[in-house]
Amino acid sequence: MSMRRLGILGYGNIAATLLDILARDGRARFEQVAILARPGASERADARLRTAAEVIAEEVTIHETADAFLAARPDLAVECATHDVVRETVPEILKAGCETVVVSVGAFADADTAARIEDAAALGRTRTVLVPGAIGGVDALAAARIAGIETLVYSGRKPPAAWKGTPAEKLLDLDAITSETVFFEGNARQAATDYPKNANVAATLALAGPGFERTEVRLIADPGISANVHEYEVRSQSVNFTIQLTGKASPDNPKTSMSTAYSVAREVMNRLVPIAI
Ligand SMILES: NC(=O)C1=CN([C@@H]2O[C@H](COP(=O)(O)OP(=O)(O)OC[C@H]3O[C@@H](n4cnc5c(N)ncnc54)[C@H](O)[C@@H]3O)[C@@H](O)[C@H]2O)C=CC1
Ligand SMILES: O=C([O-])CC(=O)C(=O)O
Repeated sequence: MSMRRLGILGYGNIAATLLDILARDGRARFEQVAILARPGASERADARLRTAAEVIAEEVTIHETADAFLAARPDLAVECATHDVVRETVPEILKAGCETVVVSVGAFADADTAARIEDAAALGRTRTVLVPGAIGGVDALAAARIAGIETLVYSGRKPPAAWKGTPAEKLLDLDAITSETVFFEGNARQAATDYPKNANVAATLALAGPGFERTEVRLIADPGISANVHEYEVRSQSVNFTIQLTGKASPDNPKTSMSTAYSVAREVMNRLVPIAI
């Protein structure tokens, strides 16, 4: 598949890591990498990403509006930004016919956003691809869904620092806990809505599995770990399985597992190679 122009929405941890991974891998070469920054933040985005992007692209452009970004005619857009960007901007990108990879999957917990994305992709005759991100086993789960899923129970366990700046701060004293503490038990819709930077995985499991209401979620702050541990158990008509992933935290964002950017890189690389896996 020819992919000459790559578009990236966002310029934080995942975007920067993605560019570094693609540069180190060496197989990806683009005519252009177009980056969409928050309005007023193109200088920040430039400083953060240009050097890395220049390694893999002949030209790097930074934009502050979806229209300007689309004028660069990206063959593929990769959202590495926020739930708001999925809600506000991704539909515009899809309507313009540009396939879009989404990492902020928790945005789909809002039914209106999910419907807008679906309509926009249909209008643009394209599709959106939701990456597994920090979780694995999504292939087995999505196949089991076709057979019929009975139960899915997920737990997301992170060090206390990863829960800073979330509603967990009001529920427990993150600096003082000395043992693992479950501070959220509920369904994936509530988890993804309340913890937009920490429960995208819950949304991914819900979408691949039994849906937002039937995906049971536990969120845990654990002072005894330094990694992000994701575990889930599935019972279905075709297969039962349990999976546990211990994701190393990104050096510059403890909320995000490093594996997330690699999952996005896999999705991009699979469009550049003759055998996708
Ligand atoms: N699916 C998964 O497994 C995972 C998903 N995520 C999600 O991925 C997303 C990115 O994560 P990180 O890179 O670690 O976060 P980050 O906070 O380091 O970066 C987010 C970037 O988006 C930018 N941004 C905000 N509004 C924007 C706008 N209107 N237009 C363009 N850019 C905008 C921010 O300024 C920032 O540079 C987050 O939504 C996070 O919740 C994170 C970890 C796992
Ligand atoms: O990166 C992780 O470990 C998972 C994460 O934040 C999320 O599910 O939003």
